[in-house]
This record gives sequence, C-alpha cells and structure tokens, in this order.
Amino acid sequence: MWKTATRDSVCLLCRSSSLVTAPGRTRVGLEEATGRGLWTVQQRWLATRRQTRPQPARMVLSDRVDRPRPPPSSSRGGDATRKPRNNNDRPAGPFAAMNRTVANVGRDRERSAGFVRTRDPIPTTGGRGASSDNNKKRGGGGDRKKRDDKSFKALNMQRSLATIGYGARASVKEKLALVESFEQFALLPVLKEAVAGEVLRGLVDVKPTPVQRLAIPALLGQDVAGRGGKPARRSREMAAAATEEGEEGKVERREFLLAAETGSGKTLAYLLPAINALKEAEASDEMAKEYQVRLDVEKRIRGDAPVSTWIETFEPHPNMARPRVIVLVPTAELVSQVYRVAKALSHAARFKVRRVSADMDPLVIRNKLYSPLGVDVVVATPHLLASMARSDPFILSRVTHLVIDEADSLLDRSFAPETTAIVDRAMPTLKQLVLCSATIPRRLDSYLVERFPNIERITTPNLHAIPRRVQLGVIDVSRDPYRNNKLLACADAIYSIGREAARHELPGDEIDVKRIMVFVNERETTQEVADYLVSKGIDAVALHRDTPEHRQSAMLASFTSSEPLRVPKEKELPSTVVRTRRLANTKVIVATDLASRGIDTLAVRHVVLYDVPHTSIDFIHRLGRAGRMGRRGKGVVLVGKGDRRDVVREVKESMFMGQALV
Ligand SMILES: Nc1ncnc2c1ncn2[C@@H]1O[C@H](COP(=O)(O)OP(=O)(O)OP(=O)(O)O)[C@@H](O)[C@H]1O
Repeated sequence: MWKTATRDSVCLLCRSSSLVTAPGRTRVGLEEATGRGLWTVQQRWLATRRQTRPQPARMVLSDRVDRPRPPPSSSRGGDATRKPRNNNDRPAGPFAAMNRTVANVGRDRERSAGFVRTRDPIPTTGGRGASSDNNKKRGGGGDRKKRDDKSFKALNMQRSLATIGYGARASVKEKLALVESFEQFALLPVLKEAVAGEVLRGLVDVKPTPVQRLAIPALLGQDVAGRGGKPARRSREMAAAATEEGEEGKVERREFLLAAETGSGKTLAYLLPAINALKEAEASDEMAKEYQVRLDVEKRIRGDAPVSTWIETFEPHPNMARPRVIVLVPTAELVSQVYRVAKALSHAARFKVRRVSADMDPLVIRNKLYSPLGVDVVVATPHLLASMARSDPFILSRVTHLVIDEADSLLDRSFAPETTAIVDRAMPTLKQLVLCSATIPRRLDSYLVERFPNIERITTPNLHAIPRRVQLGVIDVSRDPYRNNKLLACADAIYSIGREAARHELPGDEIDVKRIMVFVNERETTQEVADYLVSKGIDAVALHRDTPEHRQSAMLASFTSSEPLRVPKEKELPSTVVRTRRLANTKVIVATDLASRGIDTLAVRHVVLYDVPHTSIDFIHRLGRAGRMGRRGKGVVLVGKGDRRDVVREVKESMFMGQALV
C-alpha cells in the first residue's frame, strides 16, 4: 500500500523508503508487494497524476490505476485476469439484453460503428449512422461500405423492403420543419376543430406528426409551407397536359403513396384531406342541396315525428349507396378502428360514414348502405365491397377518393384481385387514389412503377426503421434453463415482465395489468402457446384467422384502449392454503400476423416474438404494436435451434443504430 506526496511515495505497510529514492527500473517495493509486473516509481507517479490531478495531493495510491475497475469480488471469483465487463456482459436471463448502451452484435465494434447500408445509405435519424453516411457522402466511406455489406449480409440476402434514397430523406426533413400546427393546413375550420375536439380529445399541445405534415398539404394540393390552397406543381402540370391534349372532360386524377412508420398517425393523414374534399364537393352539389331543401320541408310537415319513422317513404338521397370516399383495410378490426376515427370527425363535420365488414350482419350492412339518408364515406374490407359491387356496380360509380390502407397487404396475392377490381371500377370518377403502408416491399414498389408510374411518393425520414424507443431483447432458447423449450422461455419472459411491473405496484387495492402481445408465425401455434401460458397461470387467449370476427374485436378491445387496466388485488390466504400459481398482473394475446397490421394497440408496451419473423417487414409490423405514437416499448425475441440468429442480430443492430431495415 502506497502513500504519495507529490513525487515521493512511501510504502505504508513496510515504511520502506527505498522506492522513494529509486528513480529507475528498480524491482522493489510495490512490484514485490503486489507481485504484479514491473513498474517504476516514475511511471506510477505519472500515471497517478494523470488520474488524480484534481484531487488533493495526499491520497492513497491505487495499485490498479492502469487497469479497469475490478469486479465485485464475491460474484465473479476475483479473477484478476478477467476481461473488463461492460454493459453487454450481463448475467443471462430473459431481459439480459435490455437497456444496453452498446449493441450486443458481433465482437467487431469497429465494423458496426462504421455501418453504411449497401443500397440504403441513409441515416433515418442522427447519431452514428448519420456521421458515417455523411462521411460516405463526402467520399470517405469506401472501405466502410465494403465492411458493411458483410455486416448486414443476412438482411441483404432476404432483402424485402424497397429502399429510399439519401436525397429524398434529407429533403423531407427540410419540409417537416416548415409545418408545426394543424392551423397551417388548408383544411375546413370544422375539421381542424374535430381533430382537437374529437379525434385527439384529451391530448394537450396537439401537433401534426411527420406523416401528417407531409401528406395533408400534398393531398390537399397545398403549398407545403401551408400558405394556402395552391395546387401543387405536379397537379398543375398534369392539368395543363390534359388540356393540351384536349381532355378537358376527363377527371384529373392524382395518385399518392403514403409511407410512414407504424403508429405515426397515417389514418388522420389520409382521412382529413379526403373528408375536406368531400365537404367542398358537397357545397357545390346542386342535387344534394335541393334534396336537403325538400327534406327540411318534409321535416316541418311531419312535426315531432322522428325522422326514422317516415324516412323510408320519403325520396332517397342522391348519395344512397353511392359513397364518394372509400377506405379499404384488410381486417374487420381495422374497419372498426378507421370507422371510429371517421365517425369522430363526422360529429363536427357532419357527413355520413358507414362500415362494411364480415363481423356485421349482412342485413345491417345493406340497411346502412342503402339508407335513404345517403352515405358519404365507406370503410370496408375489399372482399365484401367487391362482392357488393359485383351485384350493384353503381356502388362505386361516384367514388372520388379511394384509400387503400395497409397497401402492401391489400395488393398482395390474397387480396390483390378484389382490391384491383375495386380500383378499376372506381377509376372513371376517381380524383385521388391513396396507397398507405408502414412498409413498402420491393414487389409493391415494382407493381407501383408498372401500374401507377406517376404516383407521388410521400415517405417519412424514419420509414422502415423501428423506433429507438423500442428496445429488443434476445432470449437464446437453446441454452439453460430452457434447453430448447420455447414455451417455457415464453412463459418465463412474461413472468419477468409481470414481476418487474409488480415492483412498481400501486398503493391500494388494485393492481395495474400489463398487456402483452405474443406473435407466432403459424396459426396452429397460437392455441398451443395460449394453452401452455394458461396452464402456467397466465391470462392468455389465442387470436388467428379462424377466430370469429366478433370475438377478435372483443379480445383486442383491452389492448387498444389507452386507459389503464386495473384489477383488484388478490386477498391474502391463510398460510395453510396452497394457492395455484397465477400471474395476475398480465394479460396476453397470442396472435399471428393478423393482429400485427394497423391495430392501434396503444396499451401495449411489451411484444414477445415467439417465432423469429420470416422477414424484416414482419419485424416492423410486430414490434410496431409497441411504442406507438412516441411511447416506449420492449420487444423480446425467442431464438431457438434453427432460427436465423444472424437476421435477429442484424435487426437488433439496425434498431440500435436507428437505421432502416432492408
Ligand atoms: N397528431 C397526433 N398527435 C398525437 N396523437 C396522434 C396524432 N395523430 C394520430 N394520433 C394517434 O396516434 C395513434 C396511431 O395512429 P394510427 O393508427 O393512424 O397510426 P398508423 O400510422 O396508421 O399505424 P399503423 O402503421 O400501425 O397502421 C392513434 O391512437 C391516433 O389517435
């Protein structure tokens, strides 16, 4: 043990002064006392000074000043030769990979720090990715590029997403800065009021999200700075071209691709401009105005009699079963979700919105659509609407705005025939076609190039990136204690979430319930996993395509509500009573991809990926159920025998870097 006073050191154990006067390489004192290598007094003094300059001169000299801090001795056996521990060097466990400050991907830190994507050299956010990309832009990234081709080999091999160029993303950021408020949009005042007072009621300081900042002005044909309703340049050019070609009678149609990350408010981004156009068209619709006059007269004649009692005998509205706006979505659950937003807007903006989905009685659908009061907006799944349009083609005869939400699903093989049939039928009157999605697969990209070469692409800078506020933990199921028992690993992960939540339990008689989504790849697995979780005392249900539609909605209801879910605390039982093991503070839904698309699961903070998703598209959508609209989220992926560890590692690294997946 050594005590130093400026340059002189004295051994406090043996009081030897030999070292103090030994200026050169003298193997005495400290080295002999500790047995740790050859050190000179001068070297030690310099090292100590470097470490301790702000400290007072009199202090105890550490004999480990040149080494990393020793680990706490008991747990690690005091091994002096052990490598330094960092954030990644944690004990194993379901959440060992969380809250890291360093991505646990490969040992080659240098390689990951210089990450540049092959065909997508665009940093979606700032940070390290940005600097390396800027470096590349300046011409300094040649070597790195080669390294990074290798580093994202697995994702590149199964590349499924279309890429967005650097220039596009950079220019988008400039545009975003120009818009700060809904007031800047050339929307009707009632719609602005409806946003704050109905759709986003309860939120303070409501600002448009990036996709809304970009899409609403573009779809309104407004100058992007929000200075008024000037038609966009492209629209003017198209109009001029049509006039030159003598096509004045032809409807001028604009097509948009609206692509933004999950949970970023795309629904409002496409609904607001469509409803705005609807209200403007209504103001100049003479037939509708005349009908309204006749209806008002009839109401006066009928006195107090409710409209519903006589409307069937009155003349039908010109819009009966002839909507102007149609929104297509893939599932009944999404129909209800988009319908709710449109309905909230309709309270202030006064229009009639109906929904068409398989969970509704056919008679109810018919009555709503063919109501004599008319219909302005229909939210539907393509199968039902296409079949209705086959029997009554006039249903699509007045459509001016058609939105295809979750476009990558709806233009995929299973939906494409019905979706394109609707597009084709609506085309003659269509003024705006909007395709909307959080992921643009390459096949959709090629389809758009071929089918809609003039489509205007609106993409946000973070497209295809999983937000950094969502953390991804990896559980290696092949290791102890799971030994390839994925079911056990899944239950353990859920118990860990429950236990963690219990630590922050509320005072009082209630407990806060965490809502967790577990995603599997195959429909058959959902029930198996749910049953196992139930057998372990977890409240779990299975949701897949064969689950009746009305049951699906009921199951998802508590996952989509942003309200906290509380249950009474279980009563203490006498110590003689053995209670069956139960995790009271979690609620789990085990689902296939069906529940990963578009569902606004605001309540979900935790997602467990029971199976490694087949593509990066599935990663984006499944993890996108957590961390919506600026919230934090956690994902856990169970990696077992035969799973693509390389893909998981690369997804995790991309997430850490804030980069777009490929
Ligand atoms: N400007 C805003 N400010 C705050 N919250 C908003 C805003 N716009 C929309 N939201 C809320 O954000 C949530 C997500 O919106 P939405 O469902 O439209 O996302 P999305 O982009 O369609 O997601 P996904 O890609 O998963 O379908 C909703 O609860 C919505 O009410």
